[in-house]
Amino acid sequence: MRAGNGPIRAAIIDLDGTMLDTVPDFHVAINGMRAEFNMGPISEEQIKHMVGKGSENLIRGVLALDLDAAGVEQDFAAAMLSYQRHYLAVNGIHSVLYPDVVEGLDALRGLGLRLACVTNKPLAFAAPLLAKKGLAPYFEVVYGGECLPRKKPDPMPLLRVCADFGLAPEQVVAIGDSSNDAEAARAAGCFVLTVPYGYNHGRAIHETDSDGIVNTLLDAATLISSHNTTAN
Ligand SMILES: O=C(O)COP(=O)(O)O
Ligand SMILES: [Mg+2]
Repeated sequence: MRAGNGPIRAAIIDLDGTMLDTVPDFHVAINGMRAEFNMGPISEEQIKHMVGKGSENLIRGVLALDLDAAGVEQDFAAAMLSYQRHYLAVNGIHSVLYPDVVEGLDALRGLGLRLACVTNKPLAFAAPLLAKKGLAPYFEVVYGGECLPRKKPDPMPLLRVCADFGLAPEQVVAIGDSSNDAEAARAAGCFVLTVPYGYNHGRAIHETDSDGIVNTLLDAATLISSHNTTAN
């Protein structure tokens, strides 16, 4: 990790593809919605490449597999309502924690870091999901995709967390699975670490500019710990 002006005091952690593999929930909800619109089921692999830029983008992409641009706009509002109903019914049932997420959050907290979750997922999905998986108590603040006027890759939600915590961006690290997280962090002036196991729009994470690739959140904590030792 590159040298900073001092120790890292907070971590902003992404949700889908970083803490939880949520594609199995998306899969059930999206195919439930598609069935209502007389569209055939699609695969988890197809969905994986469309997750990351929020629900609206996801549903537009899913409809565009079968419809032209005008058709997408015509069905969008009803499809969104159907999808939301299906997603809320399934939220957290099929999704699973990635390895060493809880251990990593414990380790980050053990380093004295303040923790925030910033996701492009709507808060109405993210909050019950974090609670169901036992992750909610780790986070002082959670921002969903609709909580602020602009979402990742815009730096706005990350800068809001920095302001909430009274920290400068160079005292904060963002940890995520996609170029959205990395671009938002770079634009905010935060450090960024990426995990290689999530959903990066079908691209290798190595193509994304970051301060390091970590195999787990526990590895992220180890790296931050050594950074802070040399920065003190
Ligand atoms: O729901 C999405 O589009 C992705 O959400 P994320 O920001 O937690 O990866
Ligand atoms: Mg993600």
